[in-house]
Amino acid sequence: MRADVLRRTPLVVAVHSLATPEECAQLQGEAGDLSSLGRAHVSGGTTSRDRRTLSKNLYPGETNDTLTRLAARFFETARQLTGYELDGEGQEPVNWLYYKSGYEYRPHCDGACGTRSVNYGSRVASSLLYCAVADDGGGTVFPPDGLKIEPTVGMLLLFTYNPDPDGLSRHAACPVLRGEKMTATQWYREGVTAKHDWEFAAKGGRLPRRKKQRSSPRRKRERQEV
Ligand SMILES: O=C(O)CCC(=O)C(=O)O
Ligand SMILES: [Fe+2]
Repeated sequence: MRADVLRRTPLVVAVHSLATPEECAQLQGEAGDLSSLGRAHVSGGTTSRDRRTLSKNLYPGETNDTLTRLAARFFETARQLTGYELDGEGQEPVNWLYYKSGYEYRPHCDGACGTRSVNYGSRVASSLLYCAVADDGGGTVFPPDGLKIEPTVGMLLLFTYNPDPDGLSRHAACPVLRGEKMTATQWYREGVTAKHDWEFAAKGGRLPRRKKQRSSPRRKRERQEV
């Protein structure tokens, strides 16, 4: 697997071929009929004015389906590249996004932008797996510094925002001009577990601190490299 660091702080990294085209097709099949998709909603239940996409939550489970296998891969990759304490349990579902021609996702922040430190249990990073890419348009951009990503099928774009004092993690999906685009978004929260899950954290519940794992030299080195 090849990864390109596109920005060091806050981190933006493109992991090439995280999923195969076959896995992407299977995931699309598991996401179901496009008619089952609704107007995009944000976690509070209100329709986001920032989005013009269709979306659906997908819930990784115990079974060995593609969604569950890919979600485990998202977390393994995110742990290695960020050094955050990320437990795969108790996290938000995967958000499947479908963009037709003309659809876009205007500039927004997934969690906090412009802060030095977020509360334990809040979102600290996001990743997008591109499963279908537009023939024209549909790139992901970070307007504050003009970073632009041209997606390819199976690429995972991972970015962090704890800390992000200058708000550089603000991002947008450019309008799809031709063709269609499909992505699977995963948001990552530090400190959530099966017992104290993301909904508990989102309601302002206090999460118990986990014992700090002692960093092995290898983990330290990985953190410095990205
Ligand atoms: O589809 C994209 O390029 C961006 C999606 C996004 O920003 C999100 O799901 O939060
Ligand atoms: Fe986003």
